Amino acid sequence: MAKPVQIEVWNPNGKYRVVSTKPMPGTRWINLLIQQDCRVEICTQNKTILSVEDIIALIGDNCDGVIGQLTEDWGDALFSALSKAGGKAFSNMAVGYNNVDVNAANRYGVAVGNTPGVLTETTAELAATLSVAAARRIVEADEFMRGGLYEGWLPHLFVGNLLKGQTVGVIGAGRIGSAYARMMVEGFKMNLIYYDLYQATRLEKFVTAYGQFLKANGEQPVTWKRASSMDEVLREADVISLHPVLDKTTYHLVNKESLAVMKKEAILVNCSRGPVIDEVALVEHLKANPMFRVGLDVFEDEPYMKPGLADMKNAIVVPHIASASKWTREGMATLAALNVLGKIKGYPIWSNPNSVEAFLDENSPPPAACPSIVNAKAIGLPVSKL
Ligand SMILES: NC(=O)C1=CN([C@@H]2O[C@H](COP(=O)(O)OP(=O)(O)OC[C@H]3O[C@@H](n4cnc5c(N)ncnc54)[C@H](O)[C@@H]3O)[C@@H](O)[C@H]2O)C=CC1
Ligand SMILES: O=C(O)C(=O)CO
Repeated sequence: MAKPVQIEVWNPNGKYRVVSTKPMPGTRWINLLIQQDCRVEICTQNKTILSVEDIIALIGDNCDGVIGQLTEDWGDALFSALSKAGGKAFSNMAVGYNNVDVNAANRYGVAVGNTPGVLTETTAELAATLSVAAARRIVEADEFMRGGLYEGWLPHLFVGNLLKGQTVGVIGAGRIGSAYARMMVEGFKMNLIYYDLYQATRLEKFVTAYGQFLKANGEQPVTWKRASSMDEVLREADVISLHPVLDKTTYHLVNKESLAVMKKEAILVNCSRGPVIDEVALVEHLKANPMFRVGLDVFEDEPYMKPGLADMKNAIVVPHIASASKWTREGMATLAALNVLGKIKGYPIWSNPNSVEAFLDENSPPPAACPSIVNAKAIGLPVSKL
């Protein structure tokens, strides 16, 4: 028998019971659910990662939909419990859904939502921040100051890398990878090399146009290249940022062999998912190559780091905060709630999940559609004509 879990209840007489496994930022998401006759139950248990058992207890016997988190293991056990409770809607409050077994959801006819678009720029900004912080050794220098070690300006003190004119490499040039590439190209006048399964046409056009602009103004133009393999990016780039989805094809994409291909003074940034890098191999590489630097937002076994990583001066580590801006986190909560609400109300699916602005406008009611359901086709949900 699962233990009871602490909850906070909004609109107790609402017709539809929607559970959120965590308190989420903002109130718009709660208000939108209440306005549409939902009773909202928010888990307030003081436990960062809920177990499958905790979530089964939250779902109970009667539940229309759940908003969950990327730390939770949404597989057969949870979709079966949700389906038994009458639920047909689940949404991650995240764009990545590698924690969700979508095939299991399909078996139970449960819609699986995610939150694309609203976190693109915020996440890219953190990747850019880590890139610059690693290039200019910001964390080491900050520790040095606070440690009372600064005795005056010196020619060799914390010398780092100049980004201008160097090459930025992007692995996975989707929404976030492309936004990051634009920031690095436009902000620091870096040349771009990228690897993706698909051509990033808009990104290529942007770099071409910016290169022409620079040339017309008497400056060195920036260039772009679509690599035919990931290794080509690793060999040529000075700063490499990882932005693919995590799946079987990207697990340990960066490993001992691929690290060996990279320049000795390269910078590697990961704001995608931890297991994209073989973290044990990375620690060994950092030890053997003190001029190689990394900026990591995600880790292979979150919340843990592999032994030795925390001791490395050439590593900057932050706790999975890439999407953590107020506007973005409130928007993620809104999109996740609207995914669940939309399925409960029988709304169709928004036709372009890359363009979700209409759902985020605080001054007008959201469209009668689910913003982003990843298994819409598999479970036969119609597409909105709005
Ligand atoms: N650290 C954080 O807080 C955050 C992490 N993320 C992660 O970033 C990922 C990407 O998000 P978006 O850009 O919105 O997704 P997206 O779907 O727009 O982009 C992913 C790109 O990866 C490419 N890709 C897939 N397999 C590949 C492979 N084997 N090699 C090279 N490229 C490959 C795809 O073709 C696609 O262009 C999410 O799935 C999530 O895991 C997203 C937001 C915040
Ligand atoms: O959205 C995601 O995939 C995250 O990792 C958190 O923003």
